[in-house]
Amino acid sequence: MTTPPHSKPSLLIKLQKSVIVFESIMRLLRTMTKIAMPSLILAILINLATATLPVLDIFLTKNLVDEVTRIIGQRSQGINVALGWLSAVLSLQLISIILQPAYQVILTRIKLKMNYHFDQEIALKSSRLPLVYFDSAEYYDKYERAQSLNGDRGIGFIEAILHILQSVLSITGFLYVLFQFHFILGLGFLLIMIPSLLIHLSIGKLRFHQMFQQTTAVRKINYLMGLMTKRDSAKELRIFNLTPYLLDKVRHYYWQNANEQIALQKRSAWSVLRVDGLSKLLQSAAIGFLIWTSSLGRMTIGSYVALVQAMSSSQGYLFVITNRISNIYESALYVRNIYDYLELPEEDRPDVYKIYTGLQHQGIEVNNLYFKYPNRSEWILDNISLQIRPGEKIAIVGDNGAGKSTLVKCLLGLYKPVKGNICYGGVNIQHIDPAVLSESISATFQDYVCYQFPLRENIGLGSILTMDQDELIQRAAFKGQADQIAAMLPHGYDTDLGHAFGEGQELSQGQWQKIALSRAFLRDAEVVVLDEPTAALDPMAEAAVFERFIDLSEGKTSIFISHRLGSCRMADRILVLRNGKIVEDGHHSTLMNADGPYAQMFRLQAKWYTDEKVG
Ligand SMILES: Nc1ncnc2c1ncn2[C@@H]1O[C@H](COP(=O)(O)OP(=O)(O)OP(=O)(O)O)[C@@H](O)[C@H]1O
Repeated sequence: MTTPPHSKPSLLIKLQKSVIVFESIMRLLRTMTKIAMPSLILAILINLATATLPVLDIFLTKNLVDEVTRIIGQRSQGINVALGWLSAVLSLQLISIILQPAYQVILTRIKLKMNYHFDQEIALKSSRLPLVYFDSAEYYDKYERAQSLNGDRGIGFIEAILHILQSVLSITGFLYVLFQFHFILGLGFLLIMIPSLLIHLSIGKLRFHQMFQQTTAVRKINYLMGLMTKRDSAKELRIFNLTPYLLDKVRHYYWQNANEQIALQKRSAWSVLRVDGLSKLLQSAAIGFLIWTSSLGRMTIGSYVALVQAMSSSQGYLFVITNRISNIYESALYVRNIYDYLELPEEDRPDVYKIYTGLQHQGIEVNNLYFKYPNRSEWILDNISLQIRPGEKIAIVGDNGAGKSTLVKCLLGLYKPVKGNICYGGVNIQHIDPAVLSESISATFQDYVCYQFPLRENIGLGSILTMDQDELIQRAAFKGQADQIAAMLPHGYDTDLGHAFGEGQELSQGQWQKIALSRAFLRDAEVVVLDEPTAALDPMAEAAVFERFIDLSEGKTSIFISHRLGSCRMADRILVLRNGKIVEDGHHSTLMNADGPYAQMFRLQAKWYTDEKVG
């Protein structure tokens, strides 16, 4: 569905689009009936009732006017009949006044249910998508488009359908009145409908394609606005005085989009102007026809008023129909976006998972592992084979970009190998139920999350089932050194953290990192991974974390990445990665004796510390 807006789509593409529109309409209707059936039925009933009101109104008004005319011409004996018609007109208007707000309440209810439904679906879908998706621009474009539907587009769609239904019924009544009087009047109005309908349809189509094409620019604008308004970037922006530069970028994308929108609006306005002009002309001709008929004495005043009212109301309803049809078309295409997102392919998973009972004596086995990112051609992990015994402490070291974090993500089952496999206890990781696997692994990453929740929850998220058990939370806090943070906070473990919601206590980077570590320690996992967990810690804290880590992860298989090689001396084995390959593998003393890349890196770092001491 990525045809550029101004190229002429082939008949086949047009047909495909129509099918997509139809499919989307049916799908959305199915969703609505599933989640809001009673409200939907009520809305339809009110709609049907509302549709009959204007036609009834015309009938009552005609009789009222005719009766009043008789009274004025003194051809009627009393005013009772006229008052009867008047009270009928008033009752009708009262019903209409009551139905409208009731209808709005029901629509709001449907709208909120739809919002909630789509929010949930999108969140669940994101959790099931392969992690590599989150590294592609295509994913974010799809997400942005799916979000543009959320709420209003869904309800806009149902509102449009109901409005059309109501308008078609009312117009049918009016047309009946017009045809009853003279077929020329009825026919004239049918003719007005066709060009108006076509114009509004094509405007809807163009608007949708514009939105589609502008998604990337909109995301860029949002990103730039985020840079200028968020805390993380505020420091750099001030130091380098970047706001004018970024604003200039926003100006470029914003006005590129805005000018395209204005151009489309102008085109639409011109088309609508022509169609509306034509229909006004036809309407005037019809009124002229009525005046001519009146001059022949073939009409009462009441009939004249009723017919003029029928014609002008038909115009209004016609406008609603044409406009709403283009809304439906637009909405259907937007709906397609959300279903496009919800249909993104998930990772291939076996129908039945294999039973996994732990690492057993086999540990973790990596066999000829190859991995590359979707947008990159080179191998990031290049034929890695390795065996990790249960309970072994592995340190992974290497230059920036060597592939350490990528390897760890593969080992945790977050990235699927392109070739080769990873087995836990002899079972291919791809054949283990992710929920079961997740029970047996725990990890802290470089980009750990600072949850804007209380401290207890921040740690508790490591194992939701034990979140309420104070003793376990405190033990995990001790392991990751977050116990000292709890001690200094005003409400201890119940203190809200972070600045996002006003009352939270902000922490230093190192303090957040200790909390992230504690979270990882809360889970009683057999495999613990720390991907550079100590970068923000001071050297004393880092040494303490590693000592505790080694002590407390006794019996657990642990893998950690660190750039500070001093910490790696405690590991049973050190893997040295270079350009996606393991170039060395052994204990600190073995690697030092080998005098290879590890020894060189170690001596270089030791020199820095020695020089510092000397200095
Ligand atoms: N999401 C991604 N998309 C494309 N390429 C990526 C992505 N993440 C990492 N890379 C590339 O993969 C290579 C390995 O990255 P990785 O993060 O695994 O290295 P690392 O050894 O952990 O580095 P560091 O020590 O800097 O954390 C790098 O060349 C990096 O540019």
